[in-house]
Amino acid sequence: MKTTSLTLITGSSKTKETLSNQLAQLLEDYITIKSIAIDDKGIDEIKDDIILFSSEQVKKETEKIAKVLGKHVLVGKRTLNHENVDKLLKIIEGKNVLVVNDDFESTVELIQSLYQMGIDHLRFTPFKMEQLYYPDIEVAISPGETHLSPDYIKEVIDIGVRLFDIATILQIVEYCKLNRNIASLISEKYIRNIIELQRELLNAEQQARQLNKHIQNVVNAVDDGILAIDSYKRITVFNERLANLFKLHNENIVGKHFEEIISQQNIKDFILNGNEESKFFSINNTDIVIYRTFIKEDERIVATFKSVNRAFEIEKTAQKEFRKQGFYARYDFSDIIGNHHAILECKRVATKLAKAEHPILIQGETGTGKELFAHAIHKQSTRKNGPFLAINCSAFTESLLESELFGYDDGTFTGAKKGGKKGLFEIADGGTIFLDEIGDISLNVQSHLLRVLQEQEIRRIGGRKIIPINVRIIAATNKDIYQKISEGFFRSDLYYRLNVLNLLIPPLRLRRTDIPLLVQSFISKREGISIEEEVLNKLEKLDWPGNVRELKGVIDYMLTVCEGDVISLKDFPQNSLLQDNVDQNKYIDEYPFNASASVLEIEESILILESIKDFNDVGKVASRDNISSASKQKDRYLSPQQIRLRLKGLETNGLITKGKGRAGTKITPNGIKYLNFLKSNSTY
Ligand SMILES: Nc1ncnc2c1ncn2[C@@H]1O[C@H](COP(=O)(O)OP(=O)(O)OP(=O)(O)O)[C@@H](O)[C@H]1O
Repeated sequence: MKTTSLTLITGSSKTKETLSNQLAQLLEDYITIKSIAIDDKGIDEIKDDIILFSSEQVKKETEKIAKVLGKHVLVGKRTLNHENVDKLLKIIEGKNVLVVNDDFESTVELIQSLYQMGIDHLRFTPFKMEQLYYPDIEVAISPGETHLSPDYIKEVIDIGVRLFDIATILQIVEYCKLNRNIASLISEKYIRNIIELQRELLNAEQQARQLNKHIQNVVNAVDDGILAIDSYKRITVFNERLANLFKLHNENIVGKHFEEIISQQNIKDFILNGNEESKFFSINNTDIVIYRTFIKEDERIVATFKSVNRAFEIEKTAQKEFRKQGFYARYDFSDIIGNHHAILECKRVATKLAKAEHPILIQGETGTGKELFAHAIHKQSTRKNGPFLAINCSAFTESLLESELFGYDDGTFTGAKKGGKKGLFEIADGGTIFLDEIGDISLNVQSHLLRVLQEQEIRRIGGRKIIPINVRIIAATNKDIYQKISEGFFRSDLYYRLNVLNLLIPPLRLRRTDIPLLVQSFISKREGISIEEEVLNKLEKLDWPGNVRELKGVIDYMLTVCEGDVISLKDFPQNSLLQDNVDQNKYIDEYPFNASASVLEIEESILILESIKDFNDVGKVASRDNISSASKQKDRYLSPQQIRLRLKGLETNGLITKGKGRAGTKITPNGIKYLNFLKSNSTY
């Protein structure tokens, strides 16, 4: 028979539910338990044998509104629910953690009990209602009050309502004057849960220790030195190879402070704060390359120490392999001949683009050197030691191109190679892939390619496995992609993804001053040969629709047919396409756009120049509004704002002049020449 009755008083009903459950589980057979939450309803008097408050704060609040009449009144001591300890153990060591509870005192109490339980691998900051922002804190924990956590905190972990501790439970047992056997039964029940948890933790620790040992063995078997340090600069990995290099005994190094073990200042600086990926050092007379990686997720630094000879060997083997298969870049920027400011500008921009990791779209007419630029960009990039693969997309049928790019799995089609085949994206891993004539790929391959750009992963044709890839894409086209988009043949989303960085290579006829230089370089391959001035003059005047490739072809032809050491007019090919077909009205040798000008920019400029010319011809004012209305009629609407931007560029390049009021904007003779030229040119 139950002779004692207890009333539990809590703040919220959630706490009431959890704590009354705990009490019921342990004491229900011996005492009557009632519970009240002060949030729930108005109370004016509480009378019972035992009155148990969930916290000091709740006691104070209750005493303000009600008479508390109990034989025994006590405030329970609370502790973290053991079942939730593992949630805390999963947070990585050293992390700043906000501890959120409904009042400051209980927050501090919670932090104390966390420390008492041995959870000391985290840095706890107590939450204050009035403080809105906590710098450097991304994780919050809360005993059931997660809604109070500031909104910007990414991860909020509920560690559950705290339970009464064993001392509180034993105090109640004493008030009830239960016999000793019952008292020990209750405390046994209480600690059984803890023991179970301890067992689990012990198992987990044992497994972790075994895994650690295994990892240590693996790390020791590696031929390079390996070092890892945590955010406190404590060493977490230090393999035997590294110990040999520093002439140290491997035991007891793990756990020590990094600076205690490594004394060489330049190595310390590089590992802790270096910007480069790798650097050379000399350690005890051995030349070493240190590769450094920062692992953001667990704020660790990992460094590998390779002997210089080995590093070179590995690089050489990889390069040799790529070379054997033709997967390497053959040209660098010094192979791109030209002194014209437009080509120098292209080289300057391309050198900058090389350093970024984004895709690049190179546009320009056929034979202008787009592939040459792609090679040079790869060689100048951080991927220079990785493979470089070039593929001409227009040379394949749709299905063949797909299988070339993405590979296929065993049994995908009859005649497929056994074991499947790697696609070029897989082979190019860690390097660059150059997709020439991208404007010609089908919509189906376009959507496949878009996925690669978005997800950085591929799936072989007929395969299920997702294969992550790390490849930079450089695409090129000599087609008007914008036109293709408007006709629905090219996806605009793919265009924007590819065109993050763009390069526009000017045609040869817009940089004629480079022709003698190119000719010199092409003939220099044959020793002692020269070219007559007249031939050079003629070459300089041609329009070169096939650009440098065509020029190179003509020189190769002349070198073959020429008798003696001087190339003369009689060696000139009798090809009708190569006659002096230069229309002086269209002749233009200045290129008014820079290398990063998009085809869109050029197209808009043509449209604007054309409208200005039309207005000038009929004596109408070429105002921004008029040009804008004209663009609408041509189905290519440009706002007055867009027009203002383009007019500025056209004026700077001397293609228009701007006058005030009725004088309006006028196209200059150069502007007319330029307009004629661009209109007759297929790419634009
Ligand atoms: N600036 C240059 N200096 C030296 N050689 C050049 C230059 N530009 C182009 N070439 C040569 O012209 C030929 C064509 O160049 P490339 O293949 O890079 O042109 P492309 O723009 O990619 O052509 P396509 O659009 O037809 O694929 C190659 O033999 C290349 O070496």
